[in-house]
Amino acid sequence: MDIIFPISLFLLDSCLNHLSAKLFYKYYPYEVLGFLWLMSIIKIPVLTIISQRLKHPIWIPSGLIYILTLCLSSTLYQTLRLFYSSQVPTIYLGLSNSLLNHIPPLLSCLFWNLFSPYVLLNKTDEPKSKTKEMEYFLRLLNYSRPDCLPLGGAFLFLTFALIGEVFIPYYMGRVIDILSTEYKESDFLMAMLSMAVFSITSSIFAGCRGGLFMFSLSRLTKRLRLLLFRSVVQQEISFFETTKSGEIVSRLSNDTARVSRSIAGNVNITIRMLVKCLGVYSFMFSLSWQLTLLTFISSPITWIIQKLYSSYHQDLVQKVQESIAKSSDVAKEIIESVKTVHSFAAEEEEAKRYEKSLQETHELQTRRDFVTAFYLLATRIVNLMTQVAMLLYGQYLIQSGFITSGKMVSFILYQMESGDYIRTLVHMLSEITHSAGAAQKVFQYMDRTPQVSPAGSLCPDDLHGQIEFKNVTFYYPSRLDVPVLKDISFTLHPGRVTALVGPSGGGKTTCVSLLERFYEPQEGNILLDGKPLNEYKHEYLHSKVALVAQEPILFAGSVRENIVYGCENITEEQIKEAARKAKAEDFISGMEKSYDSDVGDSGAQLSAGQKQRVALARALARNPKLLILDEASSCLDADTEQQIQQCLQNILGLSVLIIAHRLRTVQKADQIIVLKDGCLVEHGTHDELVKQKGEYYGLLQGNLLENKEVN
Ligand SMILES: Nc1ncnc2c1ncn2[C@@H]1O[C@H](COP(=O)(O)OP(=O)(O)OP(=O)(O)O)[C@@H](O)[C@H]1O
Repeated sequence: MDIIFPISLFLLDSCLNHLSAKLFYKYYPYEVLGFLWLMSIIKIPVLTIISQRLKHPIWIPSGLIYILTLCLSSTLYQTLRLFYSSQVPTIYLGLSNSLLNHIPPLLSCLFWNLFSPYVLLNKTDEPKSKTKEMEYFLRLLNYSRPDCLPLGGAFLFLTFALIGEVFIPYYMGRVIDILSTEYKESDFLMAMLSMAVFSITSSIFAGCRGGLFMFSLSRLTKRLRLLLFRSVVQQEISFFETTKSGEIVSRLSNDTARVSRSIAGNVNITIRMLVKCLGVYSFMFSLSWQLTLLTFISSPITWIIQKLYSSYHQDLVQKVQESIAKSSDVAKEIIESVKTVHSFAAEEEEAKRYEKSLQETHELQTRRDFVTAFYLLATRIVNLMTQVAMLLYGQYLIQSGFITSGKMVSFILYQMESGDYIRTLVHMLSEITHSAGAAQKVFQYMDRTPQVSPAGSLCPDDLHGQIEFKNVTFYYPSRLDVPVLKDISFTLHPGRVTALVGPSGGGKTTCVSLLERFYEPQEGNILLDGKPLNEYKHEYLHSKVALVAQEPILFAGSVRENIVYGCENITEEQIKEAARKAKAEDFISGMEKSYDSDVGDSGAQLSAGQKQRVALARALARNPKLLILDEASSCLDADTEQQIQQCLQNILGLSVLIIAHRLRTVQKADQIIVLKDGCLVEHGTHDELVKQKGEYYGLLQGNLLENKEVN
């Protein structure tokens, strides 16, 4: 516009020149002014519409204030010039001013948009991310409320320490001045004493500050970790199937630490640096304003270098951490499955896999170190150049008597510190931005509501334990297109044994998962004594419905700890009774420390059959109404299995749901349910189903049920 306008006005002006010279000569200045105002007023709406309609790079400013400044400032300037100094406005001067007016705002917008932390964080979503950051920050402050006393104390000590620290270089300069001019012992001793007092007191205060900040930081980290952990363990099972465990662990360990640092650590350092900067610069100004102005030249350069470095470096640090976590995951996986690795002679292959992940980390670390080296070089060069310029000019000031050499030394000390402070400040700004990102991740998990309906409050004293599957249809959340159970209905009667059989993948374990409320059916209902499962209290339901899985998970600890797991008020007699029923008593008593013997990591010191028996004792210890045995006796010999079954049948009112592939396990069941491809295809007793010669009979024939004992 500013190019098209001058050309057209130049032509218009040439045409009008003759006329205006004759007719409006005495009004000429006002005529030109009128043109300029007219042009400005036309430009305002045109630029506003264009800036709203057109897509433009982010660094081109488009706000109304910018447009008003751009259009009116030059004309206003010409108007004032005419009234105060009677200088005649010219169209060309007005237009060239208009063009020049673009430069400062454009440069400043370019600068802020490139280096502002908020824009760097999210260029398209600036206002939103700013409010989010503020929200996270306020929320973190809220979590820090229990630590307000140590934090308040830390800030108090911070102030005292700062006051002491900024005085030290000043007194160093004083000492040099006293030594280089006429020596007065009293002055010298006074200066030395002041320096010593400031040094010692500021060190003590700094120590107290650091200690209190660290104390609050570790308490906040602990609080955040616990809150996050509570929220994570309450999530539904499908959350853990779709989220990598490494990611959850990383949020618990790295992100929480980073987030708490943003409050206690970063805020502490930022305030310290800000106050120090103010203190140091005011001392520098009082010593020599000329030298201070000179050092200001290097400040924006230091700022830009630090800004660029921080954003690159932080990203790389993040990537390095992720890569280290990944290679640890690989190592963990290999070590955990070392038996499989040995049995397939895959040691070399696994070493290569680990090497590949290490190489990735190494490359990232090299890149990170290269960026650091480049940054150090750049800052050293800028520092050196500033110091050379300062010393050259300082020498001139000393020789001209504007400043003493002691003051010059103080000034150099302050200047060296100020560079560090600016770099730390910029680093902290980007660190705070990054911790906002970590906070977002932490709060995302913390605020997540589990995708299963919340548990109810029912906990009746008298429970019969009748379970009813009523037209249940179910899809796994990760595979919503394939139904795993299709319109299933059956009943588990109290005190009776039911067996679920069928080909692999038929949906047996899925039925168990629904009974345990790991998932919820999309259609139909599962009722316990006529009430939907979700109406029962969480703890109550899991004490009445106990599960023993095929590969039960035991925790590192003693046998006793594993049996009482999750049950608080359980007596020694109940523990022993449960172990007796599970036929585990003999082998437990034979162990070195009996019930106090360690089972090893995940029960590694026990055999598969022993693990199954401890798991069965754990389930029986809570006195359940429904016991689910999902291939829970697959590792036991026939005799032990027989004895356990006998024992379970003698427990009054206990319903048992058995999933097994062995005929001897299921054939004595009161009812056998055959599931195939998610459908209930048959049910009845062993004899009835054999007579029917249907699916169950087919399973026996096809050896899908180990039918060594079938006649
Ligand atoms: N977590 C899951 N996410 C998605 N699909 C699953 C999940 N678990 C099981 N499935 C699928 O659901 C179907 C039924 O699996 P389920 O484990 O219930 O069968 P099963 O009858 O117990 O088999 P098996 O006798 O081999 O233990 C299978 O096709 C399986 O692939």
